Amino acid sequence: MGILITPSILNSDFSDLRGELAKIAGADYAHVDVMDNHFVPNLTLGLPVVESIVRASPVPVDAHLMITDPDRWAPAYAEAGAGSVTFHAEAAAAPVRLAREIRSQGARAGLALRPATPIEPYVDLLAEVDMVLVMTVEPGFGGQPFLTSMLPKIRRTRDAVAAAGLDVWVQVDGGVSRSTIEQAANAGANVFVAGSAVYAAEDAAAEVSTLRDLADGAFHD
Ligand SMILES: O=C(CO)[C@@H](O)[C@H](O)COP(=O)(O)O
Repeated sequence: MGILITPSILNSDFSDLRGELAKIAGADYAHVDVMDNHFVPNLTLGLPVVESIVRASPVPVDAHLMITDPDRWAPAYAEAGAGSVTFHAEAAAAPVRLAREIRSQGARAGLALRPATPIEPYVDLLAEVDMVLVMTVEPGFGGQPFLTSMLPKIRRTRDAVAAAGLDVWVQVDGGVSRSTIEQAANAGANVFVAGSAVYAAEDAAAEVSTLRDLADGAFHD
């Protein structure tokens, strides 16, 4: 299973997105947090800005939609050219139909779980998605501490994917840094969102590479 590093631009300088994206040219995806101030208590950016980010980014865009109506909006992010579009299980009315629509636009489909949402009710959906995002903070803000209480859920998700014989990525998001990434990789995550760890580093490119090496050495399927 490949290790992927997907830095979140949430805590980057939004007045210079092209420059901030250039810093992560060595990453696998640029993780873009779309927040609507309803599903989460924060407001970031929407479709027109993501369209511009897709054009400016040196790597594919991984759009994480923290919005109340993904059934209405998620396919448009795939159509806009995002390489991966993740919607929340708690918000989607028809997750299977939505995942199929995203995939039919040529993007990978991701299913995100808030910390309180278990994976078990969604095991039958695994064949319909390309990635499960296990949130390791309450979604809404960067810079929060990694919830180690999510480690068993990461492991259960990885085991469910393996038991189903699927090639579904397991992503973690929130508080991922040099001091937490190995625990997450050891629990079975292979895709890592890191926001402040990358953008607060003196050398963002070097931090991406350090995180990749740490995860690579600790990954356990
Ligand atoms: O989705 C979110 C927050 O809701 C994340 O993508 C954060 O942007 C990650 O930031 P750090 O915890 O790595 O600082």
